Amino acid sequence: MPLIVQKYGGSSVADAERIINVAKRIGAVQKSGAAVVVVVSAMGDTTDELIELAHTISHEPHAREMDLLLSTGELVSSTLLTMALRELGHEAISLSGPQAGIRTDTSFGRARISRIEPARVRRELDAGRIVVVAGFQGITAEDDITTLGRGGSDTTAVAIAAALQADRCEIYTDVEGIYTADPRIVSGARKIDEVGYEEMLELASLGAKMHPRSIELGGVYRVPIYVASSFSDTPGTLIHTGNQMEDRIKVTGIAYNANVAKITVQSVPDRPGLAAALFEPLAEASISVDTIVQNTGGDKSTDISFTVSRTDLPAAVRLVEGMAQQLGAAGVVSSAGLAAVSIVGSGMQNTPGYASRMFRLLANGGVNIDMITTSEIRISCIIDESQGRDAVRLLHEGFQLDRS
Ligand SMILES: Nc1ncnc2c1ncn2[C@@H]1O[C@H](COP(=O)(O)OP(=O)(O)O)[C@@H](O)[C@H]1O
Ligand SMILES: N[C@@H](CC(=O)OP(=O)(O)O)C(=O)O
Repeated sequence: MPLIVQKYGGSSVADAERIINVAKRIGAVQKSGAAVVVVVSAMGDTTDELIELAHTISHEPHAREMDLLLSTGELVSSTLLTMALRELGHEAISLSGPQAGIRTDTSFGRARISRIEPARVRRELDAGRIVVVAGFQGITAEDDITTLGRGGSDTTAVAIAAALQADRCEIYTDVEGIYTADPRIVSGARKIDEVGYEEMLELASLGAKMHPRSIELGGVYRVPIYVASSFSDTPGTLIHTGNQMEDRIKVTGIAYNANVAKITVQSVPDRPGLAAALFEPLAEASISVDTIVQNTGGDKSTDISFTVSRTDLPAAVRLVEGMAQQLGAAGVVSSAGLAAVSIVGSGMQNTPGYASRMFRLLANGGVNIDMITTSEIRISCIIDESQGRDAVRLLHEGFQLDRS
């Protein structure tokens, strides 16, 4: 019997009507002869609302309490969906992340799954039940509830699919798959039929709305991931290791992330160990640093600029200010209103000209580039957020992604 793991995002279970719609879809899959595990996110904007509520009570909510609070969102949706399934006559049971055996490390707010003990899920499947698992959450060795970071239910789903050796993992959302750019920004964005893990990991890491760790796990455990709409039956996007790059000679997609902040440590005396001293405290605080630019002037001092997510900015500035003083820097400045716009495509590998074309397109659009980073299959520019959406549109048009 095939085993399918399905994940429904917050938009797909935003209200009772949608929950019932999702229950009908799941029931149909089981009727077709498959065993089904469902992973569900919190209803609509529940997680945002809980975060907001916590901040009205506490200036800096305690990390452990915050995770326990946020985990309630997925408990609400998973239990309601299970009730809807039962109402339709299906045998179904909901399990919290811990009940489903999802063990994590202790990084509250961005925990990583360390292992999955799927015995309970297997037992319920063997009993013929549909198993509904609360996404986005797990439990540490000390029995504390953790959450996996925003969008983390994708990772719950792929990790469970890997642990159960499921035939595939289906991610249902409010768009019909992965597009050449966010369809909310670019009206002419096209759906991509299939994409490799590597390209998708870049797209996701740079803002294309899937939890990057889910793609990483999918690649490592070779779980085919199918992204489609929960509102229609239109074919979606398959993320896998196929031979889909065969005749792709261009950019696959444009990614956009408006949650970018920049920190510059000014005029630090240049000596070995400087970057290590600066970035180690950030790593210890689990703050991930993206674009890094170091530029040494003639006077043996250097400026180091780097980006972090806007949400991490206050904590990062605090850590960096302490360290900058010790290192003898002239000062630390930061700005929050930035965005990253990236072109991604394995077709760019070993093909010169993409970077210059991207810079020309941005220049023609009057967009100033603050920082640039590249990998083999992507080029990212940090720009002012006020020009971000226009930049996405002009790159999408300039690289002719609206044409197949
Ligand atoms: N390249 C892309 N392809 C498809 N959707 C994208 C892309 N980039 C950004 N998105 C956005 O991601 C949204 C889906 O993510 P999200 O709102 O988190 O859904 P869910 O509630 O299902 O988890 C879409 O509505 C779309 O606007
Ligand atoms: N509810 C969590 C986890 C999640 O994955 O949500 P969604 O699938 O709706 O992006 C969040 O909002 O981050």
